[in-house]
Amino acid sequence: MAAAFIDVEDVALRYRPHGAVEGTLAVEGLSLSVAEGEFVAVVGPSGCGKSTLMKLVTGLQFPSAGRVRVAGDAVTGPVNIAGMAFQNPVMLPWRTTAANVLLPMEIVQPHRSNIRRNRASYHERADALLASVGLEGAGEKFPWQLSGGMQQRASLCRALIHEPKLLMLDEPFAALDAFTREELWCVIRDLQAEKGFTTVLVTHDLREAAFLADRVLAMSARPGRILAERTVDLPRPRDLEVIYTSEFADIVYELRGHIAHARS
Ligand SMILES: Nc1ncnc2c1ncn2[C@@H]1O[C@H](COP(=O)(O)OP(=O)(O)OP(=O)(O)O)[C@@H](O)[C@H]1O
Repeated sequence: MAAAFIDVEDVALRYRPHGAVEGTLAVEGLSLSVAEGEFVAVVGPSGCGKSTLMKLVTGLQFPSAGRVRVAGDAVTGPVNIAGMAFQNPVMLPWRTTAANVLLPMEIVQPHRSNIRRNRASYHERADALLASVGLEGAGEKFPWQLSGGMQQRASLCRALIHEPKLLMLDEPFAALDAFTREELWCVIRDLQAEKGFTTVLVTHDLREAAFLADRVLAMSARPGRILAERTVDLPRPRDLEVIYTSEFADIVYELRGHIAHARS
């Protein structure tokens, strides 16, 4: 069998703020693997360690026990083959949208060395990506001139501009209204189908998980570990109509049961 693209093996992480003796055991006995190109959603009760899992996989936190490997390598620092988007798009207000999208290029090599010389071609690249998510012509606007949904589209572009092999999404649609959220589901669905990156999505929305993912992992209450997993075998490409089928409702109902069990 091919090696997993993400391999988390028996991981524990205890946060110890300065001076704290005990600290908070966020995850323990956490194991999971994700195949290359797979779309995995992670659901679980509030505070169970979902964001901690994201930080462990992207190298923003390191385990107190166990090991984390991404693309075959032990994670020892920030993983630059990953792109990330969060609930709050956090755009720099003094930069245009295109300049915000290009931020990772100013950090990740070889772009960091090239961007000064080829700024025009990098801007073209940002504009093309923005257009592909329905933001044609928005590159020169400032983030505060965009709606919340448009900012979140731009934030996805920023996560993808360096063509990461891995996209990590931490509740990116949670603050949006229901219609905008569904539009964004379709944006992610299409981007992933086109580019084939491996995706991990943390969400509280079980419909979102079932619509987008190949597999949904349900975490236990803190300290988080994987309690159950559900393969979503609905055929692709998935249309929003699928949400109203009984097959879909059954999957969501089963996931809801796992969360209720984890909370009890
Ligand atoms: N930097 C930190 N220092 C101390 N404790 C932390 C830190 N980050 C998270 N925690 C604690 O670790 C636990 C897990 O947090 P985490 O943010 O991973 O959970 P979550 O499942 O993403 O939560 P939510 O669903 O509410 O977003 C929580 O009890 C949280 O308070």
